[in-house]
Amino acid sequence: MKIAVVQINIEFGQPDTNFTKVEESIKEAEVNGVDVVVFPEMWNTGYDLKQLETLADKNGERSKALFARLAKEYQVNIVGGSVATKKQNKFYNTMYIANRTGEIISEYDKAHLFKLMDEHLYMDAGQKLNTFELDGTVCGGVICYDLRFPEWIRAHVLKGAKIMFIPAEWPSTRIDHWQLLLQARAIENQCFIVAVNRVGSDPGNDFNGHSMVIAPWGELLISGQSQEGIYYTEINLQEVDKVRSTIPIFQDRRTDLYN
Ligand SMILES: O=C(O)CCC(=O)C(=O)O
Repeated sequence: MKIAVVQINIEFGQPDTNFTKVEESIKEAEVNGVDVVVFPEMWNTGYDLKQLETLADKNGERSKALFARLAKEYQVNIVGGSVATKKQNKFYNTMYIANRTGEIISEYDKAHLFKLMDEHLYMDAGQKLNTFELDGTVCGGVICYDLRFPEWIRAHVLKGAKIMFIPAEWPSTRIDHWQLLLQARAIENQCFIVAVNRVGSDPGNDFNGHSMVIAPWGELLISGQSQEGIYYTEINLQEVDKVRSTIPIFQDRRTDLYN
């Protein structure tokens, strides 16, 4: 499975500019024969939370239409990072997944809201897991701060996820946490992690990318890039079963002691 990690700068509060950039990225990834294109968190608006009333995507219609059209046209799977949405008078940080036929197969609202950036004052939290199938492989998707909750990632893996997608706007001041937590999540869950962070800055934070693709044994397939760009790698899904049979943690879990 060939993966394109789209590590872009996001223009604060400028959805039109960001929509154009995302469309161009999908076209470029398709030219390179990619199976799955992955975007960062809140790419339509950035963390412009005070302007959500005017900027948030109403019912995600614009984002869903873009993903559906491009996925079908280029026959590529899209893990749409996340976008700010407004649904029934509430705001959410929402991930959409489109498969190659242009069908929106999953919709996930970020479950853990990040108080340090006031997210909980403006947005509502999601209430459900996010698993879906891409080309026959069960995958899961969570967003940014969700990464700090190992039990949340584990819940997706216990539902069969072999790849976890994690889009983010993770500030450079804590990029060491990002790298360590991602690598730990890959090793402890014996799954692939595909994590996409933005670059650039907004009024409150600087972001230095360091998007990562990590194999189930912990090897870094993409890491350390701080420039804007699309980064490519290929993953071999058989590695998941190989690692799980070498060290059978899912057989050895003490479910009589914990869940
Ligand atoms: O947990 C962190 O340090 C960063 C989280 C974050 O920036 C977010 O959830 O948007």
